[in-house]
Amino acid sequence: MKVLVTVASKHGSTREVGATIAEQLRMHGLDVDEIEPASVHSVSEYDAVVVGSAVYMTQWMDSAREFLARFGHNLEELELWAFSVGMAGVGSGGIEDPSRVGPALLTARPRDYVTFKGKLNPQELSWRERTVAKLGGAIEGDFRDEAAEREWADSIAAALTSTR
Ligand SMILES: Cc1cc2nc3c(=O)[nH]c(=O)nc-3n(C[C@H](O)[C@H](O)[C@H](O)COP(=O)(O)O)c2cc1C
Repeated sequence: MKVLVTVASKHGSTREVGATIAEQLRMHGLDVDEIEPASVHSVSEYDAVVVGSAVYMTQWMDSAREFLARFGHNLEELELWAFSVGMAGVGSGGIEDPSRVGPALLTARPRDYVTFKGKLNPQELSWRERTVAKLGGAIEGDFRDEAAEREWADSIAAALTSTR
């Protein structure tokens, strides 16, 4: 069974989340391609797609939204899973779903959609990014939860192998 993991990331933390998910899917015997959203030319060879994006200013990154716009129609016929990586709510102990991702995913209707905690390293950011992140209340640090990411990948593998 062939799976595409396609992830939009600006500073790399979401790409690493995607790589963890891809690795975990491979451990279940799935044949996984990792391709950046802008470089995906066709999804017809895949049985399932996992699409993810870092969240910036409450939105998915352009390349992930464009991916959904380009392949939305095909994705209805595919098994689709989606995840966001963000920091909203992390400071108060939780993690919030970004509010405007919903509409982007409405037409594609993923089988499951989750938000994972991300990473904010001010040294990697421009002055403008640091200012915006601070105004948004984002806190510094790496809050990624590899166990949660792997567990989610396990649920995808279980769903795919049970429909095989
Ligand atoms: C300028 C800026 C804006 C951000 N806006 C949001 C936001 O609206 N919601 C959110 O949950 N996280 C937000 N974040 C946190 C990022 O989603 C988080 O740092 C993520 O791990 C970045 O992923 P990347 O390393 O793949 O680019 C923001 C971060 C920056 C630097």
